[in-house]
Amino acid sequence: MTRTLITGGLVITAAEEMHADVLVENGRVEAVATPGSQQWTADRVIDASQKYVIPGGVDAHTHMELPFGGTFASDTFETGTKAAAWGGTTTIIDFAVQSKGAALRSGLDAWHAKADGNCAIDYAFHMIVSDVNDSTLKEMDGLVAEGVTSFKLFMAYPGVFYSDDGQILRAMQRAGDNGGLIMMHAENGIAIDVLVQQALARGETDPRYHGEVRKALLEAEATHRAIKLAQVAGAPLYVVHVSAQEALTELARARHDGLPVFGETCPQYLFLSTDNLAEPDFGGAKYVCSTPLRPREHQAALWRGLRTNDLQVVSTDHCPFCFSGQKELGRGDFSKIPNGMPGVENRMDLLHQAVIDGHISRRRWIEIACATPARMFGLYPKKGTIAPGCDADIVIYDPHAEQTISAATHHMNVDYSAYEGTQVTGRVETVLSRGELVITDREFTGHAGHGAYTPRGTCQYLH
Ligand SMILES: NC(=O)NCCC(=O)O
Ligand SMILES: [Zn+2]
Ligand SMILES: [Zn+2]
Repeated sequence: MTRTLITGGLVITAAEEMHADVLVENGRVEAVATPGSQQWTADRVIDASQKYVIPGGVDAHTHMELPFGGTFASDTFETGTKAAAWGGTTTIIDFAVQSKGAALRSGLDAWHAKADGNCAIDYAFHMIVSDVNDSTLKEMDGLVAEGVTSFKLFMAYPGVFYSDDGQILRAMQRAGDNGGLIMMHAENGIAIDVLVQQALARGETDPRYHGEVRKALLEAEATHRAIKLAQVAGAPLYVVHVSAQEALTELARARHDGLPVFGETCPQYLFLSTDNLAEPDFGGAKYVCSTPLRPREHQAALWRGLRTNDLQVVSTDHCPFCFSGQKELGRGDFSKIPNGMPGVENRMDLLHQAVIDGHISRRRWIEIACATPARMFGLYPKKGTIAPGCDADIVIYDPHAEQTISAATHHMNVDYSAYEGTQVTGRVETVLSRGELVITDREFTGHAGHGAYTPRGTCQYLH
């Protein structure tokens, strides 16, 4: 296999920054050394001077081809993983879905079939459990043993993915025993559905009402309840897509009390707000996701949470639906707008912009986008860092390039950008996935099928 030498860049990991040369062989990092200190020969030399050399991003929350609201998320594993690579992400963890009444196994098999042979970068799976019962609880043990070590439960979406408190407690008890990690969509869906019906009855049908009925207090209440249920079960908890300051307060309190509780937020909650949901001519539908966008005041709390480590991970919750024909299903009734937003291509750049804006440090950027998601979901140090022995998933990042985010230039299979017109400094230049060039000087040089399924260990923050 090709031996690659990356010279002269600033290597940034969660732990340190150093000017170094990186030698890649057989898909792995062979060595990292002071520039010019070694007489290495290589088949290929990449000059990274004036550039950053960073670990490929690990996006721990994507939904390629997710069935939702009578349609499917518009990125396939092929289009979505190519777009991820363009944006400097080299591993995704997608959610396999259990259909109600079916076994976890058949959901997982279906997701393997969608992804197998189609991915441009490596991928793994979490499992959405929509039917907690004796047999699915037993199946969870087998999944943990084979590398699907995390399970998403929903306190929202009654009748679809929803689990009641008893089911949640039982799944948490099981995860506490088998080493799995429960990921919680924390919103009080029963109360929200009442508010949805009341809003529609008042004729409040526009997208902005999606944000009004999905109240911050109902995210906080569910977060609090999930924490208490996890505490009773003696299990760790990871709360996904935290958007409300009040929910973050619940997480911070639990962590202060020493509980193994973790939180993720997403770029949309850091950069967008209810102002977007209120865009005219049904434009707000582009920003309908759950948990919903919040008033701008919440952003400062989320940034603070990322700095203080009350939030540990930024994932995208990439779940794109085209405006035309998909988001439009909810014209006249916001509750029929498919929930989800595109973003897998934008995360690394938006978080680099946050470095420039002073919200986070460079190392924290790599920590929340690469190292911690890898550790949280049992992929470290194979993924998430640059060190001898780890997979050579490496991004050469130009921190000075200027770009304007736009649907006209992005690679996600969706007809709008949630960040249309946003100017950011910094851009992915070259991407290696296990030593193979996937993006070369801003040309796609990878192929669908290169990406390998990657079984995971258990959460590395617990032992
Ligand atoms: N987040 C969202 O709106 N759609 C994807 C499903 C989920 O993560 O709840
Ligand atoms: Zn969710
Ligand atoms: Zn999601």
